[in-house]
Amino acid sequence: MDSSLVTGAWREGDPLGARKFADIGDITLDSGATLPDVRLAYETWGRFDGANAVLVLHALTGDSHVAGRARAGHPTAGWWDALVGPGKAIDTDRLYVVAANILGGCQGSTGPASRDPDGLPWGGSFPALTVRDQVRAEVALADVLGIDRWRAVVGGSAGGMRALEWAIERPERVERLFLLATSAAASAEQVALSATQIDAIRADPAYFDGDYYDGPQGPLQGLDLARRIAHISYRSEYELAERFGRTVQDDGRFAVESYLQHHGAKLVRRFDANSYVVLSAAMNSHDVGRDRGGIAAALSRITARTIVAGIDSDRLYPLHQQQELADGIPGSGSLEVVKSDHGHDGFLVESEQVGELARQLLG
Ligand SMILES: CC(=O)SCCNC(=O)CCNC(=O)[C@H](O)C(C)(C)COP(=O)(O)OP(=O)(O)OC[C@H]1O[C@@H](n2cnc3c(N)ncnc32)[C@H](O)[C@@H]1OP(=O)(O)O
Ligand SMILES: N[C@@H](CCO)C(=O)O
Repeated sequence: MDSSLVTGAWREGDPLGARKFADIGDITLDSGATLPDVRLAYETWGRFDGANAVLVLHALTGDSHVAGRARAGHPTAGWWDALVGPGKAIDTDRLYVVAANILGGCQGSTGPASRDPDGLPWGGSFPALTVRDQVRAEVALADVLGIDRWRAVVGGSAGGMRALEWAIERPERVERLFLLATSAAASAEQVALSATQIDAIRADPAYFDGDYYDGPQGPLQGLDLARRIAHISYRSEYELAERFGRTVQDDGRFAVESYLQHHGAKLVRRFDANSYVVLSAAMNSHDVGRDRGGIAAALSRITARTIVAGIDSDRLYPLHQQQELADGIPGSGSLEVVKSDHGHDGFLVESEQVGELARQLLG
């Protein structure tokens, strides 16, 4: 790796939106295990003035490329391009935006495909992670970057889980909080869906208990299937009916079937199945109330000015979950409802409504 990419704090002349890496040392996990020599990949936009840093936390299969063009090694534009950039709702002319690839991920941060202390890929022996472990790594990154306090921490879905953990565990470091389409604890249905997706990967004969990196291919069919199951839950019943109905394509597939296959195939090209397993299991561990006297006690620790938003057609993270957050967080206003036909993915698609809420929080 180009050592100039291994950085600490932002420096004059840093390329904007270029991926950098921070070596944050060992992380002690909730399980008691130690994950050695952890590295997080991250990107930044804007200039740090000591008090203008905003942490944007991606969801399950996102990464640090929140904003910016497609580039070598990253075939898509930023996943929140509509919201993050000069003059946009999260205005990089004013704010210093930081986004890291999640611990356990596969876009540059330490994860199952990284080398273990013996120099071999971790594979199936990569330790189980919790959302709190992932935030512990992000706290270490903030320390490396010299960011004592975030102007705001922002996250949707699994990103919202980490944003919550930040605000509960480090309230003094989070001035404002934006929670989107997330929950205080993974519900039975969320656990059920993720557990089934994990099993789809494990059932693939090419999985080899996670030790597939030296084989011809990994559990691509399992990952594809997992993504298709997930994607159904990311969109609304109404949308699928309106867009696809019972239409059958010329190739004999239902249009909706073809659509899901398209999304499955796309993920397989950019994501590692072991990371999918580790990150899905981490989401299933999510419960802000664990060892804190329950959800209400945990939420009462948050001091940040908070906006909680949900999507009216989200069947995966239904509105009552965000209502619980808005009711329980002392500095939250009433629940904001984003109107969308797109279900859970509304937090990625409805940039105008989500952007307006971000402006309210950051303005
Ligand atoms: C914070 C984070 O989580 S970052 C991760 C975000 N990215 C992802 O999750 C990647 C998966 N993608 C998605 O979830 C969604 O595409 C979003 C949220 C990014 C965008 O949603 P939308 O703009 O509504 O896209 P939509 O769901 O309509 O999908 C469009 C794709 O389906 C394809 N498609 C539509 N109908 C069909 C069909 N019948 N057969 C095959 N493909 C189809 C389109 O060609 C298009 O392909 P492309 O994305 O390769 O250009
Ligand atoms: N499309 C999002 C949904 C999960 O919240 C992702 O893949 O991360």
